Amino acid sequence: MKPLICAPMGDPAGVGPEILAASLVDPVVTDMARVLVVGNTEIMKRASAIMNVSPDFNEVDENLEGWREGAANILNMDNVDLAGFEYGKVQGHCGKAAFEYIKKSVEITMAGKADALATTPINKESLKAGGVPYIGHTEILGDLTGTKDPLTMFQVHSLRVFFLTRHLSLMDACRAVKKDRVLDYIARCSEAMRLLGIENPSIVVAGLNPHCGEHGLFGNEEDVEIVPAIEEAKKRGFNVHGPNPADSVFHFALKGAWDAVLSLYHDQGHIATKMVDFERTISLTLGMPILRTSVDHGTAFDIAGKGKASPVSMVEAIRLAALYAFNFKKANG
Ligand SMILES: NC(=O)C1=CN([C@@H]2O[C@H](COP(=O)(O)OP(=O)(O)OC[C@H]3O[C@@H](n4cnc5c(N)ncnc54)[C@H](O)[C@@H]3O)[C@@H](O)[C@H]2O)C=CC1
Ligand SMILES: NCC(=O)COP(=O)(O)O
Repeated sequence: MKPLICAPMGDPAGVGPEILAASLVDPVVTDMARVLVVGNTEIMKRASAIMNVSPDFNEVDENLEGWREGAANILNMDNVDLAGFEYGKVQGHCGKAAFEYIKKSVEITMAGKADALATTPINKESLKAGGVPYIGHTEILGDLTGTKDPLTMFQVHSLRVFFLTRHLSLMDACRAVKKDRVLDYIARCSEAMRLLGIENPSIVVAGLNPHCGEHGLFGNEEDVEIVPAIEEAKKRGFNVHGPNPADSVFHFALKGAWDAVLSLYHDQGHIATKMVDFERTISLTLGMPILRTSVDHGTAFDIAGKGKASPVSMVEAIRLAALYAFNFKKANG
């Protein structure tokens, strides 16, 4: 049986419904996964017409009663103000609806009715306008699954990248490079990779400063915080390496030198992965009781409703969710 991937529709005013509609009929998706859309049927039908595709929509309830194999099964939530709805605009009702799709999807997946989540983009300003007290998926998922500090891992082709910090200013991200934090992340990232089915995973830590600071010539975080964390992690049996200069470590990781890189701040890892292949850079949220994959592009309001959005990322997000889902569930008990 193919894994069942639950896909919340995302912000109705963004490109989420369009990329999801196109993915539902993509052979990579139909070969590897069964997909449950959690969203709004009317918005999905409009998105399908915009993308010139014809998924065979079939409404189910949250217990998946009414499921039809081979159809585009959807849990319809009647929560979009269709009369006032506009593509490409920040709208509070859309931010709130997007949050409700995620919440319902988490409930379904936590209850074991779906095997993993693959999410479409939400808009941080729309969430705020809708009174949703979260900044993004990771914070929402952490709260709804009772996970204190979920891990973000990007995968693009064979390159995997974790993030020591995410949505922090660069100044705060530098301040967060501390021995205890690095050590904790090495341990949790290694365990997260094991749950994906990677035995004895090797992880390399990227440097913070140019050339890893050259022993204090320009910055001493490597000597004072990162090297001691790596040494301690080695003593505890982790297969950990580095720090390696950030300008070369991603290149060698892509070539297979290690299973993953621990990058130290948002753009260090984002730029490296997106330069390899923007569309196939997939974000995974790990360290939670359920597995989540996601496109890493945003709501693209500039092109929403115009049929210009590429579904490649969404197809890849569903493919990776399906690829890892059973291993993850088995290893997670
Ligand atoms: N997974 C998620 O929910 C994510 C949400 N966001 C949120 O999305 C909103 C907009 O973020 P931006 O920084 O403007 O980034 P964006 O990714 O929405 O747009 C950046 C550029 O990429 C293009 N683009 C994005 N996806 C595309 C696709 N599938 N096909 C073709 N072109 C595409 C856009 O047209 C735009 O020119 C923000 O609120 C941001 O926080 C951003 C990243 C991920
Ligand atoms: N820069 C990535 C981003 O903003 C998406 O974060 P999340 O919604 O996956 O937590």
